[in-house]
Amino acid sequence: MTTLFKNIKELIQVRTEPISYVSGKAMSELPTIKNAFLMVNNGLISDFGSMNDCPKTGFSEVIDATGRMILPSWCDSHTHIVYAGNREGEFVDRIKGLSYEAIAANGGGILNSAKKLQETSEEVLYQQSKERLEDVIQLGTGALEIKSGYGLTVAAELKMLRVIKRLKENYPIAVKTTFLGAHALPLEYKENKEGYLKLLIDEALPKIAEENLAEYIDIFCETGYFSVEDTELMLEAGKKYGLIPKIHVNQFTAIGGVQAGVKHHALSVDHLEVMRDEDIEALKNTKTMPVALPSCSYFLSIPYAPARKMINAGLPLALATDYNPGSTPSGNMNFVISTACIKMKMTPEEAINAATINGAYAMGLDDKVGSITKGKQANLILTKQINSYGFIPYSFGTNQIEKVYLKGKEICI
Ligand SMILES: N=CN[C@@H](CCC(=O)O)C(=O)O
Ligand SMILES: [Zn+2]
Repeated sequence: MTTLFKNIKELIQVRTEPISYVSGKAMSELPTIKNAFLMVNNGLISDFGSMNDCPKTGFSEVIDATGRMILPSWCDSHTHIVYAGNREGEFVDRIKGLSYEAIAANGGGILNSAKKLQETSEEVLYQQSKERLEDVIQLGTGALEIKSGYGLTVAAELKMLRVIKRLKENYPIAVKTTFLGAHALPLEYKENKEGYLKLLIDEALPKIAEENLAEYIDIFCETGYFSVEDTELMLEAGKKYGLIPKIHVNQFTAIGGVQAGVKHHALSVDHLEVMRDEDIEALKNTKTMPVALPSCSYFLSIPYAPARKMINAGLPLALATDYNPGSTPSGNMNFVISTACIKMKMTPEEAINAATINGAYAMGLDDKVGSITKGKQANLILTKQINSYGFIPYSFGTNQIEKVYLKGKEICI
């Protein structure tokens, strides 16, 4: 099956030569072709160019995109979309003045979600999670990473990971899986952190490897959660089973997590709301992608990651949602790029690069998605009639997507 998209007002994020990611000044370059065609063969991008060179034959279906733009689907490299129930009660508590930290210290927060998840069957968890996945696909996400970390027992962590595996098998979207057993300390281990980490290392990791349930390992490296030492221990343990680090660091405090990530060749370090100069320095000339999560800053009213400082220092930056029940109950990448422009002073070009090719790199999918490149999956956003791509972040809160395609097929859920 070969599909020709013709008369595309502007084809965005065109990379004739494959690239892994863009950094620094290059983030402000977003290559496009105006009045373009795009050919998709068996789910993969097979050709593209100016309408002047548009093939006249060799396709079985034609889609006329007059007045509309096409860009690669969003690549959301940091989500927790598998969770049970919600934390609307805590949302209201925060409106009334309690802090996110105080709620967590009183047994709410991650522990609240873990209790709910432990009491929820695998089937119900799957049904709740699949609705969220379908929602984000309609919002233009074409690849995403999903973490465990709301189980906090071996059985419940495995339940989460099996749900992720089922989502991966049942939907045409690219999914990468991360084991985040060290997300918070369960109550039973309140005085025995070593015991909990030992449980994760000796019991959870071997089972995860046996069932091939994860590609990445994560830990919440933060004051009051897990230390740099704990982080190094978990990353070393994960490495023995072939799990690559992608870690939560510098959300509330900077304690050296970025350096630990770099030392252990983390694919990404995520959050980064609090960045010291030495943390920015540590990321220079490494293969570790910094990932900012602006919707989390928005929802919790905490600082935004200093995007300008990082990009001006020559670093790359990816943007992701952090979709989770506590700090970011939204998986809308369109809102993420708007917020990155409005609050973090990223230009539309930088934000689109951060949400496509750099996001793809941050989950090890840069050879498959994230740009209009021959051989990549045809995961595409067809916009409504808009005058420029900058209109997408500008018109925040308004859906500018007309259709989404995964592996070349229109997705109607
Ligand atoms: N910060 C750690 N973990 C999640 C939120 C956890 C929660 O509140 O449920 C995050 O990335 O923001
Ligand atoms: Zn997170």
